[in-house]
Amino acid sequence: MKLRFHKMHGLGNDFIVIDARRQPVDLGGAQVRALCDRREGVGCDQLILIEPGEKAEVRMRIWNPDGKPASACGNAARCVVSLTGAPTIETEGGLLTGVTVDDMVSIELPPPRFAHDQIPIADPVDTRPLPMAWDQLSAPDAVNVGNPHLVFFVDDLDAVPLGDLGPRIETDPAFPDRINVNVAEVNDGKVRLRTWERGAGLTRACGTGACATAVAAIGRKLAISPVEVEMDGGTLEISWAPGQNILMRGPATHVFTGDIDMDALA
Ligand SMILES: N[C@@H](CCC[C@H](N)C(=O)O)C(=O)O
Repeated sequence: MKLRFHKMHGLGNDFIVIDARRQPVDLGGAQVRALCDRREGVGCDQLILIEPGEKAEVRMRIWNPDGKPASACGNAARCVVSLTGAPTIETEGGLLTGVTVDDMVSIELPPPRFAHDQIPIADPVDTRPLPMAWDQLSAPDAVNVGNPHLVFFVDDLDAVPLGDLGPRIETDPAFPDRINVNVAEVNDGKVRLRTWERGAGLTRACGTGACATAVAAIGRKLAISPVEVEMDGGTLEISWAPGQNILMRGPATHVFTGDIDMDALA
């Protein structure tokens, strides 16, 4: 069977996007892993399935390359708005609204949540900051922006071995759903960010990571909204005030459309 897909990315965070609005597509974890494989499949940081929505124009389902579902993806949300023109998107992490102006897409996400059981964290602890440490990384803010994030603020971002610490923190038993790990350096209100994504590893950019980090930086009075968050793949602008929705603005790029022979996948 041939399956049509779009290869898209937001700041180098890349996606296989399958438009299943007209014809249902049923994918299991093994097929997701095979499609996401960069050598034997198409390769991507996340696989996105667009379906007809019940509460919104479209519904977006997200899988990480480990085959497990995720509840939010900021960079992919911009791609879905750009591809479909849909003004509203239903996700497991909440309803999103989107608008495209010139070549930039803005997405409004629901307000962040901070309670330990909303992250979730196994024990009833403070979350801003969370009193935990892993080697040189300590006292992060825990924020749920539709998916769970930790945000560590450090003096020297390049000195952090995120490839080693990321998987340890992601799978710490304190986080029953595992967690995305962000490390940020702030200079003169500008944020530089690297993210270890749950189920995906190091990526060039993470939209929800940028939102969680801007929220944490504004909360700690390290930055003022709108915050520019620079990642290896480029910069997002994030606006937020306490109690309000989060606004993320950035590009979405369509690279090519292809057909994959599902029977040829490992
Ligand atoms: N790349 C994304 C986040 C994707 C999901 C994440 N790995 C999770 O498991 O929550 C983004 O741009 O937000």
